Amino acid sequence: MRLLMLGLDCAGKTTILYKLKNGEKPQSTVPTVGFNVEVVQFRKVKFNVWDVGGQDKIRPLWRHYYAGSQGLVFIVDSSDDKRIEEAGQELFKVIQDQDMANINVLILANKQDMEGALNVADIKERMKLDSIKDREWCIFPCCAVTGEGLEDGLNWLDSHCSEVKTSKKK
Ligand SMILES: Nc1nc2c(ncn2[C@@H]2O[C@H](COP(=O)(O)OP(=O)(O)OP(=O)(O)O)[C@@H](O)[C@H]2O)c(=O)[nH]1
Ligand SMILES: [Mg+2]
Repeated sequence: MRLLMLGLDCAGKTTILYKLKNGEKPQSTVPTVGFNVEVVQFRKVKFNVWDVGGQDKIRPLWRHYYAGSQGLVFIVDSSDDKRIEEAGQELFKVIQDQDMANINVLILANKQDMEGALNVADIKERMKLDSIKDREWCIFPCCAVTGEGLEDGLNWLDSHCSEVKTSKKK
């Protein structure tokens, strides 16, 4: 199953990818210029996870990765109070694209270990997630450093994204 992982720069996408892949937090990550792709085995499912750099200058490249994606994982830095609305706007731009119609979205409220991290209810409200009515979506709190919450997210993707694959019209 092909998953596309997006989010603002520094949200923790690459950290999450390698935590899922190796069970370890990478020693350090550099901002991604371009993308990383890894196969992540979760129970009986193989997820092909595409992690694309989120710096504003390279966000226009995101759309090149839309076609063929079966699920979207949108990572939010819960401690980045100032940019939570910007994260919401970017998410809406992505899901309004024709190529992402009907693609279900998992939002991960990452960096829950940070002091002052926003909780899921606050993020839901500030990103206006309740206005997403044309697809299934879900938000989970997580922490890429400990891995907490990541499994819940994969579980949700497993049960909500394969259906899209079979019912999606070309
Ligand atoms: N405390 C804490 N730090 C985190 C967490 N997840 C990621 N980080 C840190 O946040 C920084 C950015 O993480 P990256 O994974 O490189 O972020 P990214 O979303 O891939 O960023 P771009 O590649 O620029 O789009 C790194 O210093 C990570 O160690 C977390 O859950 N908690
Ligand atoms: Mg990255």
